[in-house]
Amino acid sequence: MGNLRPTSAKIMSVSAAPIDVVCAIIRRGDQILLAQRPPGKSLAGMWEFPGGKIDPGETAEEALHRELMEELGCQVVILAVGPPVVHAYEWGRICLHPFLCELASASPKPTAHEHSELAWVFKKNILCPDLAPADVAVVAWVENLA
Ligand SMILES: Nc1nc2c([nH]c(=O)n2[C@H]2C[C@H](O)[C@@H](COP(=O)(O)OP(=O)(O)OP(=O)(O)O)O2)c(=O)[nH]1
Repeated sequence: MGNLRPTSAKIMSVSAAPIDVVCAIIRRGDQILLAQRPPGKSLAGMWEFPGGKIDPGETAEEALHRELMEELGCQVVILAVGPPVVHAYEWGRICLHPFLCELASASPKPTAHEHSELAWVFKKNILCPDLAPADVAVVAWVENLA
C-alpha cells in the first residue's frame, strides 16, 4: 500500500484558516472601478476590486480605508456590506469581504499607486474572463443590488 500521509503543503491548503481580504466595489453612477493586479503579485494581470489583506488587530472597515488610501489615494463612504466569499486558490484560501462604496465628496480622484491600471467599467461588463476568480461571486451580489 502506498504512503497515504499528505504532504505538509497539502495539510496547509486544506486546514489553514482562510486569509481575510477586503475589497471595495466603488460605484460611480452605473460604473464600478476595477484595478489590474501588477506583475510579480499573485493573479498578476487579472482585474480585481481594490483592497487587500486585513492586518492583525484591524477591523475590516479599517483595512478597507487603509488599503484604498495606500493603493488609490482616495477616501470612500461605505454604502453596504456584502456576504463574505471563501475561494480556494492553489496557494490557499481567501475569505473576501466585499463593501459597496462611493467616493467621499472631498476625496481625490483614485490614482493607481500599486496597480498596473484602473478602469471604470459598466456594471454589465464586469464579468470579464480576466476578473480574479473569487470576484465572480461578489459580482453576483453587486448585480442584485438596486
Ligand atoms: N485586493 C483584492 N484581492 C483579491 C480580490 N480577489 C481576489 O481573489 N483577491 C486575492 C488576490 C490575493 O491573492 C489576495 C489579496 O492579496 P493582496 O496582494 O491584494 O493583498 P495586499 O494588498 O495586502 O498585499 P501584500 O501586502 O500581501 O503584498 O486576494 C479582490 O477583488 N481584491
